[in-house]
Amino acid sequence: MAELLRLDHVSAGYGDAVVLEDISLAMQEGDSLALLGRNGMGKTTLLVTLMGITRLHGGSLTWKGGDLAAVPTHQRAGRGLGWVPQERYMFPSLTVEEHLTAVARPGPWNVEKVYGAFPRLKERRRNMGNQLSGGEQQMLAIARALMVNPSLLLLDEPMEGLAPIIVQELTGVIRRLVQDSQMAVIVVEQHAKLALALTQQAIVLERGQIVHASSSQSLLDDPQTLTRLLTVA
Ligand SMILES: Nc1ncnc2c1ncn2[C@@H]1O[C@H](COP(=O)(O)OP(=O)(O)OP(=O)(O)O)[C@@H](O)[C@H]1O
Repeated sequence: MAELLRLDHVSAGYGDAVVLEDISLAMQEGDSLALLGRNGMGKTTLLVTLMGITRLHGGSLTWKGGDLAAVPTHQRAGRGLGWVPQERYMFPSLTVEEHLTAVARPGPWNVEKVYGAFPRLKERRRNMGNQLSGGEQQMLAIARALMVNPSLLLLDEPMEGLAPIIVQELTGVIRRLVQDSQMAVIVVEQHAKLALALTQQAIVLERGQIVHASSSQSLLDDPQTLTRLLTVA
């Protein structure tokens, strides 16, 4: 598999404030990564840095062999970065189907395939964005990101605030997405064990730095380290 993404000694933040420090990581096509850490440690900042929303203070980001920092934010989805933000951002005046068709780009994911993955969205296809439950909104946020046919899907706390039955349903869908060897996935998740069970690799951030990197399985098998890194003191 070819290298998709590489970060070399990246420092980034908001204005003059540096949040991420000296982040280095690489992903191949089809890889899956759990991005873990306690609240406020920089997980979202890392995702939005990939989307070009932060200020880069140092280091370099390479995407498909080119300089990612040179790609304007509004072109990054078109280059293959699919972002599912924590806030979901539904449009109250668009139907479910309009949310999907508005961003469609050519590739294996189309409206029918997305409805296959999320049958509930097919049932709701004429509903407006503000007529959906939290779980349906999250499904639509993921479905919308898939419609751009990304090479890398960024999921920011996809299970947050959802009922256990919906978490179970979404976990199944995300597992199938991760197993799709074409698309790489980064999952930010407070439910560390859930994210580790879904992914191959894991990193843990603490105060904007990587303090642990390993296979997801080895972190799952090491509950002491997991507790030390993720439990709030
Ligand atoms: N727009 C912003 N402007 C300035 N500082 C910010 C902004 N967004 C986040 N921060 C700061 O950056 C740091 C990292 O926040 P970030 O949201 O990346 O953490 P996180 O690990 O995703 O946490 P959470 O799990 O709570 O979402 C925090 O100190 C936060 O206050």
